[in-house]
Formats: sequence, structure tokens, C-alpha cells
Amino acid sequence: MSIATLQPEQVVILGSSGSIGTSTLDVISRNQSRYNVFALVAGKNVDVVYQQIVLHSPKYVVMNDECAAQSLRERVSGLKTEVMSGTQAMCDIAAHSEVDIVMSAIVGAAGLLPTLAAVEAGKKVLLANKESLVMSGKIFMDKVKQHGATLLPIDSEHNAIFQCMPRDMQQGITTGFSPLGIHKILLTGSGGPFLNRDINTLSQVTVAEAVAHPNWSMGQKISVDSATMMNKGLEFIEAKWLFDCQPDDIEVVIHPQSMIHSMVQYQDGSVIAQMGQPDMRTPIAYGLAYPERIDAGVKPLDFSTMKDFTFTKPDYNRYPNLQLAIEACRLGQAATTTLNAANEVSVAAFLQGKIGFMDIYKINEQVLTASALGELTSLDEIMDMDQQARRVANELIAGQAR
Ligand SMILES: NC(=O)C1=CN([C@@H]2O[C@H](COP(=O)(O)OP(=O)(O)OC[C@H]3O[C@@H](n4cnc5c(N)ncnc54)[C@H](OP(=O)(O)O)[C@@H]3O)[C@@H](O)[C@H]2O)C=CC1
Ligand SMILES: CC(=O)[C@@H](O)[C@H](O)COP(=O)(O)O
Ligand SMILES: [Mn+2]
Repeated sequence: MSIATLQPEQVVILGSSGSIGTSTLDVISRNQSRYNVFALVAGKNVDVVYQQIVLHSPKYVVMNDECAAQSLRERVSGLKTEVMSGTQAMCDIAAHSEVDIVMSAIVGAAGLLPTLAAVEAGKKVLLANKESLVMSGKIFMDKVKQHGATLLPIDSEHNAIFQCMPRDMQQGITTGFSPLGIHKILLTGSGGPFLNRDINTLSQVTVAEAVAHPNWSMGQKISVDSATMMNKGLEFIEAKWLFDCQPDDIEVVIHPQSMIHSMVQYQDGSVIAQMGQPDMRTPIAYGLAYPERIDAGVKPLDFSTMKDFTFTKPDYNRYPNLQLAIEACRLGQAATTTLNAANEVSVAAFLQGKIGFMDIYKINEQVLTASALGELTSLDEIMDMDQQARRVANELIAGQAR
């Protein structure tokens, strides 16, 4: 809400029952005069969504799963919330004429269509779902321009980079690093839970060890991605699209403390960094209120108690998935769509105990090698490529189990 507007802005949260979704609701609760929850969208977690309905009284809820929607309908009878199900209903709600802001925080490829629906309706879109951009980079960014949507990065690194960019880049008035005096993006990553683990023991990593991120509390899929550093690879591709730059303009830096959330290096030697607690409520609040600032409930940094900050280069022997993602970024859209799909399947298989931790890389690499790679120019081609990569990944996993 700008100071001049008196009505609260209407917000849809895609992925409300997840880690980003619940943090978004926490920030909204602290700023109720500015934001109203118009609709919640989730997969199948009826208990969490029911509590959210009681607290926020949204007009609509959409569950992916019709069984979950039906059991929610029974629990909310008597309340004013209407419960629907399915992807089309998610898209309709994301594009609803009464909506101002859409938080995109469904995990994985399932987030693409509702996010694109919000973009096509010209909404202010807060993008946490990095997989959308990895799957469909140019198509996605072209639609943002074509439909006059406002895209604000929520992924902590991209939010940091955005904050460190000149205002002309933030507003899309000037693009290209040279005219803005930018040398490169320094994309920081913690290295995850296995930064210092004996590399020969990585194949024995358990699910509990892999999801135990040292600094951030997040959903399971992104936590495993952080452990393999595929997360940083996906973020490398995400940065290329968000900031309209080339792979050589981005350098990954390991910063295990996760206090600097990324940096922009300028041609005059200056480096501008954004710092803060490892708490997603900061970038979420920034996105909601941009260009203003609001309370996020995050405690200020206390420099008198802070430990050393360290920085190193990533070791690709430890993190082969990071190298694979950077290679895919150079290869083009088919490669990144394929890699994203393969990785979703292999990470799910790891979480279900079907494959080992290092098999995630093996499956991803084999799917990428088996695929015909080029540019993809339509959403149909993107969806076909995604499905094909999932089929190959599932066959490889089934073959391993035999
Ligand atoms: N967590 C974090 O700190 C960060 C997350 N991100 C990104 O944000 C996104 C969300 O991450 P995170 O919150 O950690 O993930 P979670 O696993 O915690 O939450 C995922 C959400 O997506 C919902 N969901 C899953 N499948 C579907 C579907 N088919 N249709 C509708 N909703 C679905 C889940 O619903 P349900 O549980 O009800 O099934 C849940 O609400 C990811 O893309 C991640 O990479 C980016 C930066 C930081
Ligand atoms: C909070 C966030 O943005 C995550 O993507 C985070 O960056 C994960 O930590 P890693 O740096 O270990 O991947
Ligand atoms: Mn991140």
C-alpha cells in the first residue's frame, strides 16, 4: 500500500502451507493495514491450510488435490471461504481482477502455470519459485515485459542483488551491465551441510543429514538442493534471466555464514553487498513493500557478536551438480528445462530412500547427456521437454532399483 492509498493490497499466496508461504503470512500479520489475504493456494496439507483460513479469512482457497479440497470444505462449512481444486483454479485465482500481489512459492515445476497466469494478468509477482525461470527463462521474462507485470525477486540472493543494483536496472529502464558500470554479480552460497565433510563419505549421506541446512530453515527439496549445491546452480540460471546477463557475468562465492546474501561488483572497484539475518521474512517484506520498507519481525544484526566472515571458491569435485547447472546455463533453454526436471525427480527419489545422495548427480548428468538440446521457443515445447526428462530420469531410477 502506498501512503496515498487507503485500501489494503490484496495478496494471493501460492504455496501458503510451505516455508515461504508461512513466512509470508507472518509478515502480512505484522502489517495488516497494508495487506489482506485474498486467497491461499497449497498442495494437500489440510491441517496447516485450515489454521491459515481461521487466522486470515481468505475469500478463496485452492488445493492441488481434490480429496484435500473436499476434506477442507467439510471443515470450513459455515466460514465464508470458498474451496476449489486443480491447476486451472490456481491460475484463475492468480489472475483474479481483485488481486494486486501474487507470492509465487509453490515448490518446483508445479509453480510455473499459476505464476505465468499472474504475470499474464500484469500482477506484482514476488518470485520465490526459481524453478519457473530455470524451466522457461526467456518465455517467462518476455511475458513479464509484454504484460507489464512487476517482477520482484524473493530468493534471498536475487533479492540481495536487486537491492545492490542501480535503480535504473531495478525498474528495467537500462539493461546491460556496461552502461550501468557493473562488472559482475557475486552470488554467495553457504556450501550446505557437507562443506567440510570427508568427500569419500558423501555417498553414505542420510536424508536427515542432507536436509539439515546449517543456517536456513526451508522445505525439503530446496534443502537437498543446497546440500548438492544444485540450488546455487539453479540460482545461477535464475540470475542470468532476472538481471539479463551472461554466465561470465556471474561468479559463485562460498560464504558459509550466510550473512552476506550476495553482492554486485562495479567497474570502479566498489562492491555493494546486502547483509541480514538468514531469515526469509526480510526479502519477503522487501518484495511486498518495494520501494518502501516495512517491519518483517527480524532482529537487527549485532556486529559486536558476529563471527568471522569467510569466502572461498566452490570445489566441483564436491559439488558436481553446480558445474552441471552452469554448463546447462551455457547450453541453453532445453538443457536447463531438462536439468530442472531431472533434478526434481532425482531429489524426490533420494528423499524417498530409492537412491543415494551422489546418485542425484549421476541421474541428472545421464538425463542431460541423453537429451537432444537446443532452444525452446514455446510453452508447449517446454512442457514436452520437462515430461520427457522426467520419463528418462524415472527409467534410470527404476533401472538402478532392479
Ligand atoms: N524456503 C526458503 O527459504 C526458500 C525457498 N525458495 C523457493 O521457494 C519455493 C518454495 O520453497 P519452500 O517454501 O521451501 O517449499 P515447501 O516444501 O516448504 O513448500 C512448498 C509449497 O508448495 C505447495 N505445493 C507443492 N506441490 C504443489 C502443487 N502441485 N500445487 C499447489 N501447491 C503445491 C506445498 O503444499 P502442501 O505442503 O500443502 O502439499 C507447499 O505449500 C521453492 O521453489 C524454493 O526453491 C527460494 C528461496 C528460499
Ligand atoms: C534462503 C535462500 O535463498 C536459499 O536459496 C539459500 O540460499 C540456501 O542456501 P545455500 O546458499 O546453501 O544454497
Ligand atoms: Mn537462495
